[in-house]
Amino acid sequence: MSSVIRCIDLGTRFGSRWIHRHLDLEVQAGEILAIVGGSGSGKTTLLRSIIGLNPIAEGSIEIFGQSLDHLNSEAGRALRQRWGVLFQLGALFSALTVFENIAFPLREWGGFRKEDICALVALKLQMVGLRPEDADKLPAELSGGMVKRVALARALALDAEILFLDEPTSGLDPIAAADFDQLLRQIQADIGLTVVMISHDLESIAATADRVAVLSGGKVLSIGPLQDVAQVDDPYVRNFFHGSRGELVLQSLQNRSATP
Ligand SMILES: Nc1ncnc2c1ncn2[C@@H]1O[C@H](COP(=O)(O)OP(=O)(O)OP(=O)(O)O)[C@@H](O)[C@H]1O
Repeated sequence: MSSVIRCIDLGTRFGSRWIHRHLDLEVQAGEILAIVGGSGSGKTTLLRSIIGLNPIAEGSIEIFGQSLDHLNSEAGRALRQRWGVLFQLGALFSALTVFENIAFPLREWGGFRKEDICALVALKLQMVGLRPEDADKLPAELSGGMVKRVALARALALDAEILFLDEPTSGLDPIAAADFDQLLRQIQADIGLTVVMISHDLESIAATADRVAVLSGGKVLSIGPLQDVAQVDDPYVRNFFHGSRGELVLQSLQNRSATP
């Protein structure tokens, strides 16, 4: 497998306070990587740095072998078009319909004919499991799960190859969260998407992630399959993976892998 994202000896800071130092991370093509870590461990800052929203102080970040820092604005725009982002509070534009929300990046990017935009929006709606008649609804008329689906369709509107998600299941009830996990896994398998997802939801991570990276002390403390990472001797890991809910999730994972 080839890596699509590489953070090499990365350092980030706000003023004199370092958030990451000597951080190395590789994301493989076509995997779903979950990033976990305690509150304030720098998960969102790492994601924002990868997509160029946060300046880096040391080291480098390459996406598809290219560094945003070394690209002119046109090449940077072309590279940015290859990923989509769904932020935790990435609310939809409340005054715009579902159709207009999904069409937004297509219009912003430019060059699409009106009929192409209609066809692409219809395709993305179908991809995220929404009905054609949902296109005319306003965000206020949607359930929480539907809002996430529209946001996902918008993030994938330009045929993103990488999807960045910040706590995608937060605010969803367990059934809507499980539906979203299943949808994510299905889309990832259908189009070979690479997904980098920040999550505090262990059930969601167990249902979707191929690998888990634990951030601690400004670095990647451990990275690998969930069962391996859960064995690391670290206070955050013990608390996150081995609380009563964590043990249940690990147990059901074990049962799943033991079933022929
Ligand atoms: N724009 C900013 N200016 C100054 N400090 C910031 C800024 N953004 C984040 N920080 C600080 O950087 C640290 C890491 O924040 P970050 O949001 O990346 O953590 P996180 O792991 O995503 O946390 P959480 O799980 O609580 O969302 C925190 O101490 C935060 O207060």
